[in-house]
Amino acid sequence: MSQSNFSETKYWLRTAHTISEALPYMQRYAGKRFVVKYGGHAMVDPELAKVFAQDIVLMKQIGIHPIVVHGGGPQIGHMLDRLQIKSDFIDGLRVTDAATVEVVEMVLAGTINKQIVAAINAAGGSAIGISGKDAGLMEARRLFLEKNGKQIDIGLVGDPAKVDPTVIDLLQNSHFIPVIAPVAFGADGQTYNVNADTAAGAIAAAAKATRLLMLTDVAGVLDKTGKLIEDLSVSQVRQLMSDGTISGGMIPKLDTCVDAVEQGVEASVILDGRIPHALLLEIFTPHGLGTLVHKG
Ligand SMILES: Nc1ncnc2c1ncn2[C@@H]1O[C@H](COP(=O)(O)OP(=O)(O)O)[C@@H](O)[C@H]1O
Ligand SMILES: CC(=O)N[C@@H](CCC(=O)OP(=O)(O)O)C(=O)O
Repeated sequence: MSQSNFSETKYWLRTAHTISEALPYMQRYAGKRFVVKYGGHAMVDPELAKVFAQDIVLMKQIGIHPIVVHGGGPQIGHMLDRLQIKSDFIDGLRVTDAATVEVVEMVLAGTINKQIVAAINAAGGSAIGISGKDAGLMEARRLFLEKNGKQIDIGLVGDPAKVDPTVIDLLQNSHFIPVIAPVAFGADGQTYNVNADTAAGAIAAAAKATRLLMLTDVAGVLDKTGKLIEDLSVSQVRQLMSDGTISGGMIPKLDTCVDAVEQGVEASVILDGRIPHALLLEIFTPHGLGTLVHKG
């Protein structure tokens, strides 16, 4: 065998070994539902977006049922700027008036949702884009923030009150991949803007998902020295919140992870969406990636 043939064979043997290492995970997760919160870099970088779509199609191909719930905060921000509509955030939530919610729905359920659907379909999958309004998937109630004993009104921001997963069951039984925009309806007839992490958590719980995977722009939850924490129980999350290790945008993210595991999701994972194939590495390799939150 020539030297180049020998190195080529070694390369393919390594690849075969990697594929065979994935077998126990494929067996464990076949038939299970995984909710994937898609956002951050993974969504705005075209190459990462393509790889993400391929990973989703691969999951479906081997028998996992992915349910994609996407964000789009920065894209909403750009459109609001173009339309010269001012936008503020309180505690990570966008203050949403009637004009803003129109733009939120247009960008999330229109542009972004269809881009993701197109990417998954281009990778050989069959994705269907819906929002929380479709088939009564997500009913929201108006969310009021509490600050210093006072209620703060942030407009048409919704908290999921009821999730009816019937449409998810139907799509799954027809081999479609649901791609969900976090816009919901209210019993009062209003359209509500729901934070995408919160929507993903509520959908994961109602759809009895095995995993909630949240793609973000950091390696995972970091300790006070900046080192990645690979594993957290609910009580450890509470401890890190009270000692200030976890702050800012990581608070609602971890609240969502904790709520999901307390409502029956086996584990939630915060994953680095900047890494190509972050989903495959997390699901199918022994070392995993990011921070796994479990009940403890
Ligand atoms: N302990 C921590 N570990 C990692 N990130 C943290 C931590 N505490 C606060 N953060 C902040 O949380 C941010 C992630 O939340 P966010 O920006 O809302 O994510 P996304 O836009 O993906 O929803 C990080 O960029 C970081 O600034
Ligand atoms: C109420 C609220 O803040 N809604 C978010 C919905 C989109 C979102 O959550 O997108 P990311 O995951 O990219 O942040 C917003 O208007 O930006």
